[in-house]
Amino acid sequence: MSAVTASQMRQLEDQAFSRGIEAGSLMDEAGKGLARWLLDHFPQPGRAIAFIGKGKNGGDALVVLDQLRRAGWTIALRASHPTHEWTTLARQRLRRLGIEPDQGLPAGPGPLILLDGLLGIGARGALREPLDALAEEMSRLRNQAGGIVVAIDLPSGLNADDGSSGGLVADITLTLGAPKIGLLQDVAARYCGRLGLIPLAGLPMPDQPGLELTTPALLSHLSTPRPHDFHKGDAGRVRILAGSPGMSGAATLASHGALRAGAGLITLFLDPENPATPLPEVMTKRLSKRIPALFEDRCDARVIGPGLGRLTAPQAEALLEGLAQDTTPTVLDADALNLLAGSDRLDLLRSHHLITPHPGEFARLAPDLAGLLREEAATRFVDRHPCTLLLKGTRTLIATAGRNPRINPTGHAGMASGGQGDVLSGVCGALLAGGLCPLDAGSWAAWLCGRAAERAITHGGESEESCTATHTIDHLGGAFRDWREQRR
Ligand SMILES: NC(=O)C1=CN([C@@H]2O[C@H](COP(=O)(O)OP(=O)(O)OC[C@H]3O[C@@H](n4cnc5c(N)ncnc54)[C@H](O)[C@@H]3O)[C@@H](O)[C@H]2O)[C@@H](O)CC1
Ligand SMILES: [K+]
Repeated sequence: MSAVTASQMRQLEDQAFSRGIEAGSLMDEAGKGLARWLLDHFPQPGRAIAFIGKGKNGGDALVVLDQLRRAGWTIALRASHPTHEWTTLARQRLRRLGIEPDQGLPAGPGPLILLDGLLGIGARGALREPLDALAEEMSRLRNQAGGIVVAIDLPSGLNADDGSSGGLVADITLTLGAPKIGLLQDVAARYCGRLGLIPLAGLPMPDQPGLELTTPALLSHLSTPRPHDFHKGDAGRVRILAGSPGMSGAATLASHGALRAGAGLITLFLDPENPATPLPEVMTKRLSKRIPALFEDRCDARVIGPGLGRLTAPQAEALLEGLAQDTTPTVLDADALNLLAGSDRLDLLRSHHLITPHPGEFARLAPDLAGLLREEAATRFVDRHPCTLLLKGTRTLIATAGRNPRINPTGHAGMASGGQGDVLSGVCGALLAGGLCPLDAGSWAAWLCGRAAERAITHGGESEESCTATHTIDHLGGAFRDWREQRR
């Protein structure tokens, strides 16, 4: 499923209504799905204030409040308009809830959620009175009282089609039925925060070309239970060339990422001077001057590049030669990409390569594309080079020629720290070794690492500031479980 405009969404809703689906039952389905997402995301009950306008977006928020209260949360309500101006559906949900709008701040422990139900796809233009006063209150509580703004469908004031906004900044945006195109635009990232998709069974979406969101509901085929007689050969053998004396941790993090993402056997090739101390489960080989050793034995996937530093000229030549001959699925990261760019050998890129540049490395690979919007840059790159590109950034993009590009919704600003990319490369390697194609391996690895980093905060007591790449590794298990249980 790919993203839709506001008017496409309206058409899909109208089609559902003409099939006999009722708007009220869609609203209840939406509200329950939103609440389930929040209860999964925030394991401890807390406080929730809904800020509602007079449309159906506000009605959704009232259903969420009802569900959260049943789960032990303390709730409160702010409304922009007197109830006689609301839609009938919202008035009915208020009667069910049995509370009145007030000004108080709900007391008690746990997270403070600020539910943005001011405007959804019915928005026209920038936020106007009296809604903008409530948006300001949300921003104040976010900045001064640690409130977490959760936008329903889209952040109020954001244009659903082009992503422009002068409105509210949300920490989480939970979009209903299908992602709205505006939410996926580069310019919208800082207004939307973490994206989540709440599927609506009453509103099935057609497949169409365009940007897709990676979610467990859309890509459930990526994870199937292991057969009981599974053995380590089935799990896949990964060979990693990473790290250097000044960046020994990159080798450790990449190999631990691969290990904790399910690889059966991992061999880490290390520079003899590298003091890295990988886990005992990881086999190590000293590389000496002989890069070809990396390519000698058969394996199911290779990871080349994290923290590799500058190779000697003979080593660089041997590595390029090995890449030219090899057909094993391979993750190329960091200094392996710098080597390709510096030696002008992008012609070596093939369909079994998953390349994982950050924006700086991408600019070295394709200086002429670096200034473009991310989706366009990624799409043009894979049209030129027959590989899969995982372009890191606030919203990691995964693209390969002939397929819809995918955007990753998980993760947070606390992942902007050294080592997270090394872990990602190892996770990609393990998933490639497990038999996934580069597009699926890259999409799932980005989702899992982002989700693990989120769990480090919501389940592990970390903050955006304290979260490290090691925390990401520690929480990979919970991220796999979340995917299998189709949460988020
Ligand atoms: N249509 C459906 O069947 C479903 C709709 N759902 C929800 O309903 C939302 C759409 O509901 P509505 O169509 O009622 O529209 P909204 O709830 O987005 O709001 C429309 C109201 O806001 C006012 N308004 C518009 N632009 C404004 C601005 N810039 N400043 C101040 N006020 C403004 C309008 O006068 C109108 O009264 C979706 O985003 C979604 O949250 C969900 O319940 C799922 C099902
Ligand atoms: K909203």
